[in-house]
Amino acid sequence: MTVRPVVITIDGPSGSGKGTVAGLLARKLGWNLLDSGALYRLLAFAARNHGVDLTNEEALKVLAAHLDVQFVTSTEQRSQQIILEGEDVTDAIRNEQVGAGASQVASLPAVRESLLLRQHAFLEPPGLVADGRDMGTVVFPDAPLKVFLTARPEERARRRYQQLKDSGVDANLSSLLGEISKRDERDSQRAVAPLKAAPDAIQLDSTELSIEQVVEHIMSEIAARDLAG
Ligand SMILES: Nc1ncnc2c1ncn2[C@@H]1O[C@H](COP(=O)(O)OP(=O)(O)OP(=O)(O)O)[C@@H](O)[C@H]1O
Ligand SMILES: Nc1ccn([C@H]2C[C@H](O)[C@@H](COP(=O)(O)O)O2)c(=O)n1
Repeated sequence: MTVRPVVITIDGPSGSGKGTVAGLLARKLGWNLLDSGALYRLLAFAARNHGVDLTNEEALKVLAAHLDVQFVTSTEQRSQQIILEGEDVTDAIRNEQVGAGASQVASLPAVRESLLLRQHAFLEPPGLVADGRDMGTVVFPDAPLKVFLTARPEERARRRYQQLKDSGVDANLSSLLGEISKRDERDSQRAVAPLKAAPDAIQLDSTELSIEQVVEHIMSEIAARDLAG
């Protein structure tokens, strides 16, 4: 009998801390990591490189199916490097312009369908921590632990502003708040796999919590369900 590896899903809006928390949990547990947003970002990035219009659903579907991408996790699992067509694009896909493009292509049903198999392939032993918008609702609906992580929009914009400032990038707090709100709106209003909490998800508001407190909270839910073996 084959035992399916365990998956923990973390969904939520932009800047709520999903990626940071998912990475820390995967490292603590020694599990695999799926940053599903990176796949949509990579597609938007590759489309621009190949001159594919972000509204051309058929061409994007084909591009998504053939994306030449590797996620390389270092042995200490401290960071994940993303290689697209042989080029390290780890940082290049992180700006808000690529995020907005990702949100645009993510609203196309054929694109989501095309990326589904790729996401399922991350589910390998000993387990998986998957973050995104539809991990608990569509991609891994049977996950035994689903977290919906939120934070107030002003706090999410402040975090993003700080993150950009720390990496030496000029940013404007009110523009960031506007961009984040626009992306939330598109991600939650689209017809297919919109951003929403699964009915059986735990809702966690991180506005007043540190990253460590969020990780501890989820670790206690994992322990309560005896998911880490
Ligand atoms: N609880 C927290 N308290 C303070 N800062 C936080 C917290 N969680 C995350 N951050 C910081 O907020 C920024 C955004 O976090 P992160 O990239 O993990 O969010 P995200 O939800 O994955 O966003 P996106 O969906 O846009 O990729 C990072 O700089 C991170 O260090
Ligand atoms: N499961 C997912 C993950 C991401 N997206 C879309 C919507 C986001 O705005 C965009 C970028 O994601 P991020 O890297 O900021 O987490 O990709 C989605 O539709 N479904």
